[in-house]
Amino acid sequence: MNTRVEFAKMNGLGNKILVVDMRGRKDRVTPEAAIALNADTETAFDQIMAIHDPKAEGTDAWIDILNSDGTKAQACGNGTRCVVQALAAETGRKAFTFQTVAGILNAREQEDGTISVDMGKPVFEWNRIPLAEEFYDTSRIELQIGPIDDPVLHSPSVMSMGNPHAIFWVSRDVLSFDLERFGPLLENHPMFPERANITLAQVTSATSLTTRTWERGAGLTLACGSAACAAAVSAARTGRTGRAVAITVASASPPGILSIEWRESDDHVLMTGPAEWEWSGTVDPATGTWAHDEAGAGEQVRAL
Ligand SMILES: N[C@H](CCC[C@H](N)C(=O)O)C(=O)O
Repeated sequence: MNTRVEFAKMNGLGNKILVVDMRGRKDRVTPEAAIALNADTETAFDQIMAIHDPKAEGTDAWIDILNSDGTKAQACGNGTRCVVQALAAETGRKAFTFQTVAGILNAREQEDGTISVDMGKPVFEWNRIPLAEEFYDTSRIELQIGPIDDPVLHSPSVMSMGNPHAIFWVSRDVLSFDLERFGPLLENHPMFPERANITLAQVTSATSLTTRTWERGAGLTLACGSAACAAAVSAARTGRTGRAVAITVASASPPGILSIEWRESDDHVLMTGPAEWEWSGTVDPATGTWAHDEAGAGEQVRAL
């Protein structure tokens, strides 16, 4: 077996993604390789999306998702759009069906080049998010940070989009909070036995929100797709907005927009937004040793 595989450095609204082509192989990208790639400024990433041969009939690929700390994630919205763009560039096809540990994902490249991903159904049951304590209503749970009589953040909406999310509603600019300080405390709070992605969300109209996320296993990122889905669903669920919203991802530069619809007919969450190829290379999935492709520079979108 070749020691090196192709990979592409991509991003979804600034969420740093490495798409690694593991098709035709039995091995996996190791946590050690992930940690080594993240330690190098050129390949530092938020998630690795490893494309493997399909396991189930009717699917195009199995996707393994790794965070930059080497842990596994069950969902990654921005990364899924990057995978679609890479495979669409390779095959000329527009629609794909993927399988992850969290289930089946259908995704499609649109005429305008944006990519829509059906992120599946949200999960609200406390023990499936999971939470450490029983809450009948997870749209607003008791959890706060900061002084007890004047908490900085409190009463999040919690849910799973395949991965655990806590959405803290704020009434001023999401960038004005010290998320770098509160993020790690909340990610690792005993309420979340599998840790959680922590998002600040400000409602800006009945059809729009602004978000900023501290990601489980990756820290502050410029954008997080599954968190945008969780914020949209939580906003609709608590009567703050309707079921279709434009999410401004505040940390992206310039701030980017994800369109989210929580479809009434089947309860599925649809996320639409851009993906961008930056450059391609080869990597050893066991060690993370990598090199740039020589011919890669200057091309617009490249297959793996
Ligand atoms: N950036 C990803 C989310 C990664 C979630 C991951 N940090 C976890 O659940 O551990 C996204 O666009 O959905």
